[in-house]
Amino acid sequence: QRKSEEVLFQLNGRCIYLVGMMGSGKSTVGKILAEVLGYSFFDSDKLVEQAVGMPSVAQIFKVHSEAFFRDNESSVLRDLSSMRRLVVATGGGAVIRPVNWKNMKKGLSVWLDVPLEALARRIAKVGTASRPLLDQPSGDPYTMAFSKLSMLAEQRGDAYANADVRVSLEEIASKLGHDDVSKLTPIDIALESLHKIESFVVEDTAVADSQTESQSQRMHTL
Ligand SMILES: Nc1ncnc2c1ncn2[C@@H]1O[C@H](COP(=O)(O)OP(=O)(O)OP(=O)(O)O)[C@@H](O)[C@H]1O
Ligand SMILES: O=C(O)C1=C[C@@H](O)[C@@H](O)[C@H](O)C1
Ligand SMILES: [Mg+2]
Repeated sequence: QRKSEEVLFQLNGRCIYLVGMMGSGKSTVGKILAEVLGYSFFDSDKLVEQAVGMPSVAQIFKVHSEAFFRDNESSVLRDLSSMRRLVVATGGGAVIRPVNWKNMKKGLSVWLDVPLEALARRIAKVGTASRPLLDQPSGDPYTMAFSKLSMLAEQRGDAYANADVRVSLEEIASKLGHDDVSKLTPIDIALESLHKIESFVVEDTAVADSQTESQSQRMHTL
């Protein structure tokens, strides 16, 4: 809470977009960030479900198509980008479209970087029915989730790295002296996110100030 008060001032109402693979904790960490910052929380997958009038992303994929879902996801992100004081958990695949980045760059983006093994463990625990790109009728849930996530990660290359801030669970675990990222709580991750957001915003403001300063010096010379 204390950390969030310092960050809040620097943010000046800018929205926060959480990006990351399925299961990386965008919804879980996003809700904590929204609560401590006094921001509203939105899950873009849920907003797409509402916009389309269907109860699940899985059904949208099945009845329509992935492309239809992606178009609606882009519209939702465009609409959110004109608002302020929001924490948005984006869909795991939102990073593949440049137009989504154009909109997310109006706020501040945070990549939750979680090792694939940890993602597969989390997803195997809750099942894949709500995640159509991972859903598999048979096979060991961990192995199936791991192999599909690896394929997606490879296809997406460094799309997640476009984010302004990277929150690496491996880095936090090593800082806190844990040998495994599964020891980290959502609060540990939210706190590190606030630290990283603060560093980014302070630096960003300093760059903007120095640009304004040199511009006004040039005007003065003219
Ligand atoms: N730090 C954590 N430690 C252990 N489990 C976690 C942690 N954070 C989230 N989880 C669990 O992992 C699962 C995925 O988390 P969450 O739904 O927040 O991810 P997500 O990034 O929003 O996923 P999706 O892109 O599929 O919506 C949930 O069951 C959640 O309870
Ligand atoms: O990584 C992805 O492509 C997806 C992630 C989910 O959040 C949903 O947006 C959907 O299941 C697709
Ligand atoms: Mg989510």
